[in-house]
Amino acid sequence: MRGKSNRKFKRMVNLTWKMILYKPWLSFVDMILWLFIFAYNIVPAIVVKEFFKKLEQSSNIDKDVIFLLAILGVAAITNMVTVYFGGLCYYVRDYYIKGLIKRNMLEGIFKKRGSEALKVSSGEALNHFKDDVEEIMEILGYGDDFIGTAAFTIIAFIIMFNINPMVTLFVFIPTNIVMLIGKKVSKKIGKYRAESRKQTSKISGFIQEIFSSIQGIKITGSEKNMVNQLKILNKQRHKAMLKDITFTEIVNSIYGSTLSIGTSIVLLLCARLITNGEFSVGDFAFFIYCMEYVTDFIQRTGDYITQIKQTDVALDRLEELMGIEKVEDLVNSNEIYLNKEIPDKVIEDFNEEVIEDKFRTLELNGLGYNFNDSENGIKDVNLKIDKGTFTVVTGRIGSGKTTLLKTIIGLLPNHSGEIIWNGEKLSRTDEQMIPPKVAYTGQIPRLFSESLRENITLGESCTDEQIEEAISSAVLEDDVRNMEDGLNTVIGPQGVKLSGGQIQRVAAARMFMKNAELLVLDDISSALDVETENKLWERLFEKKNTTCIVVSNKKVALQRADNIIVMKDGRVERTGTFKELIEECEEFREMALV
Ligand SMILES: Nc1ncnc2c1ncn2[C@@H]1O[C@H](COP(=O)(O)OP(=O)(O)OP(=O)(O)O)[C@@H](O)[C@H]1O
Repeated sequence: MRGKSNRKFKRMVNLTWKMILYKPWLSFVDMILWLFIFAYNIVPAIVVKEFFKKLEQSSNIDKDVIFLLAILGVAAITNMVTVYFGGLCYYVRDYYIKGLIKRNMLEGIFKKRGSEALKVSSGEALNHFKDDVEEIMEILGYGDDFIGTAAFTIIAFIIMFNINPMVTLFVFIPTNIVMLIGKKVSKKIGKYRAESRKQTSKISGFIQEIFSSIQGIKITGSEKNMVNQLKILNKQRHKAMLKDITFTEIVNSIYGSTLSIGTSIVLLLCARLITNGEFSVGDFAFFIYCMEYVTDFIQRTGDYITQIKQTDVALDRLEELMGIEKVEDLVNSNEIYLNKEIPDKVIEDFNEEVIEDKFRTLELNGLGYNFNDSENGIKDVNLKIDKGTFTVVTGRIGSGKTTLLKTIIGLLPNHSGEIIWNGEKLSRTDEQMIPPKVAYTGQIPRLFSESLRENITLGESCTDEQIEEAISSAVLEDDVRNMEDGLNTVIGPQGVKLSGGQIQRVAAARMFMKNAELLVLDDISSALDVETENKLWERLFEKKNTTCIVVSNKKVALQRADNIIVMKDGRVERTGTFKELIEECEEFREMALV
C-alpha cells in the first residue's frame, strides 16, 4: 500500500517537474508573476492598516492620507496588469503542454500495432484526450495558486504575530485542522471522481457505437432498446456524478465553515482587546483584511489536495489507455508545430525501420499469435512465398486466415517464430511491412466521408492517369462513370452511399495506388459477383512482378492460385495447388466442392 502511494507521489513530482521543464522560461515567469500577484496583496493590507491608524490619530484628511489612497490606486492598477500577464503566461503554457501531451498520446497510439491500438471505443478515447489531459494541466494552475497564497500567508503571519501572537494563532489553528480533514477525506474524492469519469466514458462510448451502427439499429427495430440502455447508463452516471459533486462540495464547505468559526472567535477576541486598548483599529483592519486571504489559502490548499487526487485518477486512466507504466513519459519533450508546418522529414521518420531491397521471397518460420493468452489465433505457421506468385489462404470460419495476414503485415505482433524478407529477419513488421513495399486491404475496409478521389489517393498528389489505372485494376470504372459526380462523389460516413462490393473495390483501388511489390488482401472479393471477381484477378495477373497473398474461399481465386494454404484451427493443414488439394486434402475438398 505504502509502495503504491510512494509510486504515485514520485509520479506526480516527476510529471509536474517535466511539465515545468518543457517551457522553463514561461513556467518561471508564470510562477514569479503569480507569486507576486498573491504576495502583493500584503501592500493594500498594510496601507489599510496605516490608513485607519492615521484616522485614529486625526480625523482630518491630510496629505499622508491622500498618499496612502494613491498607493491603494497604484496597487490596484499593478494588480490588474500583473493578473493580465500572469493569465497570458498561464494559458500560453497550458496550450503548449496540452498540445504536447496529446501529440505524445497520438504518437503512442499510432506506434502500436494496428489491431491492438485502442482497448476502448473511439468515443471513450476522445474523452481521455479531453478530460484527462485537462485534469493533468490543472495541477499546475492549482500549484500556482497554492504557492502564491502560501507566500502571502507566511508574510501575513510574521506581521500578525508581531502585532499579537495569540490572535494570530486563533487565525492559523483552523488552517491546520482543515489540512488534516482534507488529507483524511482526499482518498474518497479520488474514488468518487474515478467512478464518475468511468460512467461518463461509458456513455460517450455507447453514443459512438450507436452512431456507427445506425443502419443495424433501424433494421432490427432496436431504437427503443437503445434509448432504454442510454437511460440506464445515464442513471448510473447521474448517481456517480451526484456522489462526486456532493462529496467535493461537502469537503469544500467543511473548509469554509471551519474558517468561519475561527473568524468569529478572532472577532470576539479583537473586540475585547480594542476595548482594553491593546489593539488598534488599524491592527484590527489589517487582521480582517488578511483573514480573507488566509481563508483563501485554506480553501486553495483544500482544492490543491483534491486536485492532486483527481489528477491521480486521470493519470491512472491514461496509463491504462496507453498501456504504459510511466505516464510521465507523455510529457517527454517534442516539437509540436503549433505555429509552423510539420516538415516532411518528421513524417517520413515516423517509420524508422524501412526495408530497402526489392522483394524476392517472404518466409514464415514457426509463426504464432494468441489472442489474450487464449488458444485462439495461429500456431507454428511455416511458409515460403516467392516473387510473382499468387498465394490463396483458405479455410473455414475462424480457422485463422485473417490472423495470419494481420501477423504477416504487423497489425498483430508475432508471439513466436519469425518473418523473413529476402533472407533477413524483420524486427518491426508494423514499421516494415508498409507501402511502398507492402500494401494491405482488410476484410472490412474503412472509408472516409470524403470524395471517392480523396478516398483513393488519401490526399497524396497524383496524376489522373495513376488514378484511372488504379480504378481499372479494381474494376471500378463502370461504377465511377455511373456516379453523379464521378470521382468527386462524396461517399458519406464510412462509404454509406456505396454497396458492399463497391466499398471493397474502392479500398482495392486505394491499395493499387501504392504500387506495392507485395499485395495482401483479406477476402476482398466476398461481395463481388463472379464476373467482376474474374475481371479483378485477371487484371491483377496482368501486373508483372506483383506478388499476392489473398484470403479467399472462392473457386475463381482458388483455381488461379500458384499455392493454396489450407488453415484449420490456427494451423496450416496442407499446402498445394487446387488439383493436388482436391485429390489429397479432405478438409479442402469439403470446403471447395460445396
Ligand atoms: N480480437 C479477438 N479476440 C479474441 N479472439 C479472436 C479475436 N479475433 C479473432 N479471434 C479468434 O481467433 C480465431 C481465428 O480468427 P480469424 O479471424 O483469424 O479467423 P478467420 O479464419 O479469418 O475467420 P473468418 O473466415 O470469419 O474471417 C477464431 O477462433 C476467432 O474466434
